[in-house]
Amino acid sequence: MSKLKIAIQKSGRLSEKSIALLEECGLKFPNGGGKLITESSNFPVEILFLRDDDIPQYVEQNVAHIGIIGENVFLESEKKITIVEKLNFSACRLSLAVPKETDYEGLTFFNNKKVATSYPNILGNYFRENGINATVEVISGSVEIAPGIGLADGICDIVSSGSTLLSNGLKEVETVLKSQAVLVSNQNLDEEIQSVLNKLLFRIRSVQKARENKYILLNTPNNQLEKIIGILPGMNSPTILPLAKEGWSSLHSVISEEKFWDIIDELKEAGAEGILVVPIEKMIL
Ligand SMILES: Nc1ncnc2c1ncn2[C@@H]1O[C@H](COP(=O)(O)OP(=O)(O)OP(=O)(O)O)[C@@H](O)[C@H]1O
Ligand SMILES: O=P(O)(O)OC[C@H]1O[C@H](OP(=O)(O)OP(=O)(O)O)[C@H](O)[C@@H]1O
Ligand SMILES: [Mg+2]
Repeated sequence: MSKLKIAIQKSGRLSEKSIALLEECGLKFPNGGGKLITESSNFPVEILFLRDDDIPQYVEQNVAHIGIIGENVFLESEKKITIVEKLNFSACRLSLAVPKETDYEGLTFFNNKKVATSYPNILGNYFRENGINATVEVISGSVEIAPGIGLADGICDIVSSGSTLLSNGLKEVETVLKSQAVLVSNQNLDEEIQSVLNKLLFRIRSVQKARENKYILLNTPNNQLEKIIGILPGMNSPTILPLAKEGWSSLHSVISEEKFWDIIDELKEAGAEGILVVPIEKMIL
């Protein structure tokens, strides 16, 4: 069987979570020891460990069939590759920032200014679409230092917690792009490789679904059953089992974790007891 070649970041913000995702999909592979290419012992894949910026190019050239990168790198690369799945990790944004004492009143501030970034394509397009005439100064890292050393009037870089901006005396003024990790694919995969990718995608979606949902168990007096079912959102047919305790039942269902935290107080008020929320390992739909 042909092997699907997957490129992931060698070391950096995406590495650990990319490896964790593949492992949660059941793929076993040696990891570590500085090897830059490895293969799985139980699934037809080869894993290539690369610099993230190089991944779009390799995927376009079919050297790797698929890869995991940030949407920011996908867009900046302008390569002919396709996002096949958003992966819900490494959320961040690409933002414009200026020295915190700047009197900033809107995007026109950047007219005739110099902005340092590692994302000249994304930023160039953004300025063009917004009719701003600024000079883009390309630097490959430590962008936040640029205004402080007189290299630029502002920067455009990745922001997550905002602490790097803060510790460099900058303030965020515009969001240019919201990003997360994505799975990208070559646009002309041969049939056999595409079918391995489909199998992997099925597993990735099962892992993602499981991460979003939790299995909930609770005990309720029978006279409150209907009310509790009404509180639990989107619950079609919960499992209801009688408890040894007269007049009580145990109710089991699957619920999105996010919604659970919104309704926990309501559930308790309605008489639910012994509430257990359990992680789901895989969810096959
Ligand atoms: N602070 C952050 N929080 C969340 N996600 C981030 C953060 N910084 C970067 N990312 C995301 O992770 C990706 C990789 O970031 P990282 O800083 O490891 O890249 P890099 O330094 O370019 O790595 P490489 O050495 O592989 O070129 C970014 O392209 C972005 O999508
Ligand atoms: O808003 P924050 O939470 O502070 O995160 C933002 C910082 O994180 C990234 O750099 P990273 O720490 O990955 O270092 P790098 O520049 O060496 O890639 C990014 O380039 C920013 O500098
Ligand atoms: Mg990089």
